[in-house]
Amino acid sequence: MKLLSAAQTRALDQATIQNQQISSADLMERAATAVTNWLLDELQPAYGIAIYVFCGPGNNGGDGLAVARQLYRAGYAVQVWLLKTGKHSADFTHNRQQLPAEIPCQELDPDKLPAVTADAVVVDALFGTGLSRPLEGEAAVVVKYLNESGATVVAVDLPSGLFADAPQPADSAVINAHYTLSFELPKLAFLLPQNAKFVGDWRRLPIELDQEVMHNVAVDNHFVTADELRGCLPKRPKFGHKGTFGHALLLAGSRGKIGAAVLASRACLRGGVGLLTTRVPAVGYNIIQISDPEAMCLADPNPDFLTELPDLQPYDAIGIGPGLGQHDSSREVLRQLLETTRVPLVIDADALNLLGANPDLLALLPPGSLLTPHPKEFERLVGEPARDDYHRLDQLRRFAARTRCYCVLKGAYTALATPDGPLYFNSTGNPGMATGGSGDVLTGLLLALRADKRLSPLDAALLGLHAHGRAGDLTLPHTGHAGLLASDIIRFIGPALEELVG
Ligand SMILES: NC(=O)C1=CN([C@@H]2O[C@H](COP(=O)(O)OP(=O)(O)OC[C@H]3O[C@@H](n4cnc5c(N)ncnc54)[C@H](O)[C@@H]3O)[C@@H](O)[C@H]2O)[C@@H](O)CC1
Ligand SMILES: Nc1ncnc2c1ncn2[C@@H]1O[C@H](COP(=O)(O)OP(=O)(O)O)[C@@H](O)[C@H]1O
Ligand SMILES: [K+]
Repeated sequence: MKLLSAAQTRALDQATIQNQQISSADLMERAATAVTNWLLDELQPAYGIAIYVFCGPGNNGGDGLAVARQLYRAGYAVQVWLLKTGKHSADFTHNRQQLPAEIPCQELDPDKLPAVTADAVVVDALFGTGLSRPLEGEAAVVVKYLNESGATVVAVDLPSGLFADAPQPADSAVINAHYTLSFELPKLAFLLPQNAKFVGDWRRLPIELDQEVMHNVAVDNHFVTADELRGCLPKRPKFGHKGTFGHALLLAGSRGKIGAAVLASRACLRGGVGLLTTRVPAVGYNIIQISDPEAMCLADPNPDFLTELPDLQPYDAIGIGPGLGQHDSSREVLRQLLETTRVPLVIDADALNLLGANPDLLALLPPGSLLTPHPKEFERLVGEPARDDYHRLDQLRRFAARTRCYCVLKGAYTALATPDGPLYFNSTGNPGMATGGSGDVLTGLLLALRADKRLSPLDAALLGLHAHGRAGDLTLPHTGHAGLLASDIIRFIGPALEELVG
């Protein structure tokens, strides 16, 4: 699913109006109907509850006016409040004229705002994608007032004051919505941690925008849905054998962190790899043999950390990093690996920290490698803290372009940057996965998919990120959020992958 800029959204609206031979007021009515239906079907406010619709001067306000009319017709006690300032759009004026006279409709006076109580529902239709600068004056006063009211706030299209795809000053006024109802597609702003308190729970309301134009528009950002990935994992052929699915090598673990190697190994096995060899320091040999009997184990001569690279000849993909530690000799193992490997790499955790601390190693990174940092590891990798989430995405995009690698930025809506530009945001996963070891599980799963020669690097990464989050979601009925362990995610990798098989 594409994430459109505000300008592309406007163009898509225009194309829809033209191609479907409807008026802009018809499209607005469609949008308003989608909002009203959501309110009635999902929010289900009790009859008699006060519903306040706050409208700005543009088409977002026009949506609000149409929603107010529809809610009134459905029997709700609605009142409409209008911003005093701003030039009214044509569709605002149209819907202002259509507003039944029985609905109280007044201009807002910042010195005498309506008494919005905590049990009320507020429909925020002040500003949407037409926002051209941060809110100030009257609009900012109203937004701050609504944020303090305690009412349930439902934002139409976008929380007012929030830019759809660009940062705003830290102290600017933005609606804190409980729900944001976005037309047709989500917006990039919804996927960034810094906007969580503005956006609340977001929903996508389809309004039948022109599919062909949407299909052809080129974008920088994608939101990857299950529908798009279903069928992308090739079925295992009837006469497939373990050689068909690749032999992976995992370099992981140090004293006290052999668990990371255990988790990554098991996730790799559950990810469908044909064969797995796990290389750990000698202290880990028995542990791996007992906990992951399906893996072959190669012990390093050093008891505590990795010091030697094994012969790489047998392997189709190599993973390095979980629990590795940052000893000088492990750094040299990483260096040798980067210098000699000819197969795809998955690089995580301490291997990333070593890359960050040693720019000479970074220069050796083979194109096509897959890196899986969380935000702190990413900061070490690029050597510069990000100003905000948008800047971090810029850094991510530039890093992938410069190194010709695939780089993940982990978190809710994990982003994947590709060498050729676009970012892909993952749609699965939950906060229960914010627990030690879930990153190790991701590394193992990605390693399995990179060892499968039938998959492109992009598909392997997208499928792995999706299945990892989906496996985490599948654990929830059994574990809840707090009780979710990384090993629970591993249990559900199989079912999560099965959903994606063609
Ligand atoms: N036909 C369409 O184009 C559709 C548009 N829709 C709605 O239209 C919205 C976009 O409408 P508009 O483009 O009219 O934009 P908005 O309604 O978001 O706001 C534009 C108006 O606000 C003013 N403005 C912008 N920033 C301001 C600021 N900081 N302080 C004060 N005034 C400010 C502008 O000068 C303009 O008058 C969408 O978010 C969506 O809600 C929906 O009805 C779906 C169909
Ligand atoms: N709030 C969240 N929502 C969805 N996924 C999450 C959330 N928090 C963490 N995750 C996922 O869990 C994993 C955590 O990885 P990482 O931070 O490396 O953990 P560790 O180093 O403990 O293994 C990542 O894949 C991340 O995307
Ligand atoms: K809004």
